[in-house]
Amino acid sequence: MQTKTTPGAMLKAMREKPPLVQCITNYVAMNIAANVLLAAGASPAMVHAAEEAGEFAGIASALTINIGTLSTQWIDGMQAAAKAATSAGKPWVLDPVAHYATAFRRNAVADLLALRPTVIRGNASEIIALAGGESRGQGVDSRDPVKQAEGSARWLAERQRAVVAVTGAVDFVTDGERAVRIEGGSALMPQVTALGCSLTCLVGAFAATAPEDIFGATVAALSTFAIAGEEAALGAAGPGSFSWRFLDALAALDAETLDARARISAA
Ligand SMILES: Nc1ncnc2c1ncn2[C@@H]1O[C@H](COP(=O)(O)OP(=O)(O)OP(=O)(O)O)[C@@H](O)[C@H]1O
Ligand SMILES: Cc1ncsc1CCO
Ligand SMILES: [Mg+2]
Repeated sequence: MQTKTTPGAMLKAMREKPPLVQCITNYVAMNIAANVLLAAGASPAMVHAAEEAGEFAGIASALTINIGTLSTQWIDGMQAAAKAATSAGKPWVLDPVAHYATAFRRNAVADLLALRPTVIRGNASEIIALAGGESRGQGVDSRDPVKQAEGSARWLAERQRAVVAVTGAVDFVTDGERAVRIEGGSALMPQVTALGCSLTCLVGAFAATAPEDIFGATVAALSTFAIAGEEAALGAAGPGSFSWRFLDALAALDAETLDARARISAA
């Protein structure tokens, strides 16, 4: 059996057998998230309608749910897909975009958390608020440092029995027992909309490839973004050129480079 113990090995395995990933994401993110998955080597499908989302979760290898542009009909699709994924034992990832902003979002996220996401990925303000803390988030944008969210992430991981990933200048991942920090990326990343949403979909792709190691898969996805982001920033004049350079850097990133450059440390 092939060993998938490093981010590079997981990236290689994903490209050898591209997983079908059902992404329920927002209108802003749909295009870039699908392109990110294709560049990384996965097969994205943006399927959210209540009439088919549950059925589709039966054929996909992983599911991701992002509440960025929420509506009642979308919630029905999210619920159906999450129930189908959980009952089939397939990994699913929750991205609680700006859940602290309105009662509608708060309630939707509470209901989704009850359906036991395998991974929760958010920015620092979102993770702090999920743990009941005072977050300074402004709409979808984080206004808190990741360091401030580390305790919240550990608490949330234990309570939900999920892997929790907090992204920002230095990312943090924990399953409640283990924890790591991942350095890299670029300050241009939060200047391009929906890169975090795209990363959530990529976490789903890695989780589909290595369902036996969800913590490792999450770290691999974040490390992939960190190194592709660093590479893309080298020649970027601003967020516009960064955006297309990022897709090129993702597609060009190979397993050896990823493993040689990833900066992952125990936290
Ligand atoms: N200041 C920074 N320096 C380096 N990398 C960063 C920085 N801020 C964010 N990133 C990286 O950007 C990616 C997206 O994370 P971010 O925290 O911006 O998500 P988000 O707030 O959910 O984004 P969005 O809601 O726009 O999709 C991650 O790979 C993260 O590591
Ligand atoms: C800008 C924006 N608004 C709702 S979702 C989204 C994408 C970044 O989260
Ligand atoms: Mg976000």
